Amino acid sequence: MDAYFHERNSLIDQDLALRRDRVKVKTSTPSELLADGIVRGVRAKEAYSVWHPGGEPAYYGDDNTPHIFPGMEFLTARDIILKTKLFNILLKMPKGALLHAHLDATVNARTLLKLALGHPNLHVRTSRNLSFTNLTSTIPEFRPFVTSPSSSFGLTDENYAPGEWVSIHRARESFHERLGGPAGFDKWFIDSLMINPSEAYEKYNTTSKIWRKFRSTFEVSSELIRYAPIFRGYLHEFLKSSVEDGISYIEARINFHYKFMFGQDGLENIPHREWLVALKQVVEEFRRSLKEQSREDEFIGIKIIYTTLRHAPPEELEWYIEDCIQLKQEFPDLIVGFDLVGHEDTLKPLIDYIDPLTRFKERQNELGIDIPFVFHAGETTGDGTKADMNLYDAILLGTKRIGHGFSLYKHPKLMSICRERGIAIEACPISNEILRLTSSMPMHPLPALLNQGVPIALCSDDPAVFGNMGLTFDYFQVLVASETTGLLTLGQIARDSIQYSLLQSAEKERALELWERRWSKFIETIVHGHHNQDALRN
Ligand SMILES: O=c1[nH]cnc2c1ncn2[C@@H]1O[C@H](CO)[C@@H](O)[C@H]1O
Repeated sequence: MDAYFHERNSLIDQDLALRRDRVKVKTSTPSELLADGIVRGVRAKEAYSVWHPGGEPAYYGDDNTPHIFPGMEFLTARDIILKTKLFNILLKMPKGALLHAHLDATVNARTLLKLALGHPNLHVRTSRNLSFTNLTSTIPEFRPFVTSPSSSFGLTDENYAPGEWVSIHRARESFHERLGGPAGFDKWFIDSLMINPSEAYEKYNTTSKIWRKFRSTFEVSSELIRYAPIFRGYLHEFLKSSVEDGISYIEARINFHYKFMFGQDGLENIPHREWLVALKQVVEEFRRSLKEQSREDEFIGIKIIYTTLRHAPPEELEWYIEDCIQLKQEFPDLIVGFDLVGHEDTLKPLIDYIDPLTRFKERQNELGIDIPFVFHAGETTGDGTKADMNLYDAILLGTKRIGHGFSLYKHPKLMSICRERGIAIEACPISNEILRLTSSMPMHPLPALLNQGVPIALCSDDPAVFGNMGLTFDYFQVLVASETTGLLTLGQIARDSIQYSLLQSAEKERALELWERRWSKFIETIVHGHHNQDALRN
């Protein structure tokens, strides 16, 4: 038997040898190994006490809740997750960098509502008068006006003429009691910005169906955020909530598809450069407030990946490329990448843009600037489809990282290229599940990538839409869905998020150093917390 076990261990070792957390495990401190063991213990216990279908329903009293298991559908599991010990441990983990998030979906919808209500110039309209039957299928449109063109009727009034603007306060206060009054307005507002479980898992339970609802959330949010006074407050909230979750550095994708933002005067005339000026100011204020609390080491900064939509005709892309170059020249430290976004299964593949993208590289060489590609690719269940083939083009075009790379695990050669060239995957597990690429975490291909040694950064993608604010939820879902993955794996993923960021080397070194310090402290709290509990029990 000894010989058998020897052979077994050796086979396991060989199979898992490529994993990036393996290397680290060999140099782990005793505290790290202990903390990893403690966390595995908590996971095993809660797999039974919280999730086991035959176990005592510790946190849910409803036997009809579908599919109770660790890594189950996030939107149904969210309330259960919040109460677990495991989640509360992870809340305190230093997360490193958030490398994949679309700015217009990063602030909690209720907070955005508060921001919106703070600006009485904001007006709202709908394409029909709201009623009980059409409420969920009608989305609000927003626009600021200095002189109110206000309709004399509210949105739910039978005399409301569709398309007329109503000030946001009036719309809220006059919201018909039958539709819930002002609280009903708030709910309608928030519902228009989020995907709920019945939408994801029943009404729109396929990728193409849920993308319809997903797209409509951006129609609403982009109008609110494209109002300069809201934009500032919004950015502040994004930074604040990220740092609270233990994220110390962000590379956000800003969608520059719209050429102008609305100003305080209600005119749509604020160009992209002023968006970045505002961003810089908000960041400075935020840094100052952290410094006052002696917390400046918790925040390295935020940089921007320039994005536009992948439906523009290739000629139109030229405008955005020139715009991106100009912004890079004016804000060299802020603009760190370029990407094309939108539903890959239905919009244009990268190959359609091969001309402008190649010229973009040439222009950068001529000008002596560097704006790396950080492409979305392979966010699909397809194999050999246009969206899947984006992986080949992203790599050939020299992408620094891959956004999603959901279908990458089907391509052995591409995986080894990613491993060897250090092309990290920005994995967005909760996003993938809600957008129906996978029905649950145990079916997500992430373990295949980890086992192949592909560098991974976990990302939240569109947390305001999915409700996975911060990174704790994504870390949680990954941790409960694989026995191989442990706390040390999560640590390696967090470390890699900084390693594969687009920070310059000195900045990166400092970020890594600060992270390691916080990580050691985090490990000590787990170990001590555990000792204390033992002491209490004895
Ligand atoms: O997961 C995603 N894949 C591709 N595009 C996305 C994803 N999430 C958001 N967007 C796109 O980004 C824009 C907002 O900045 C939206 O147009 C949305 O479609």
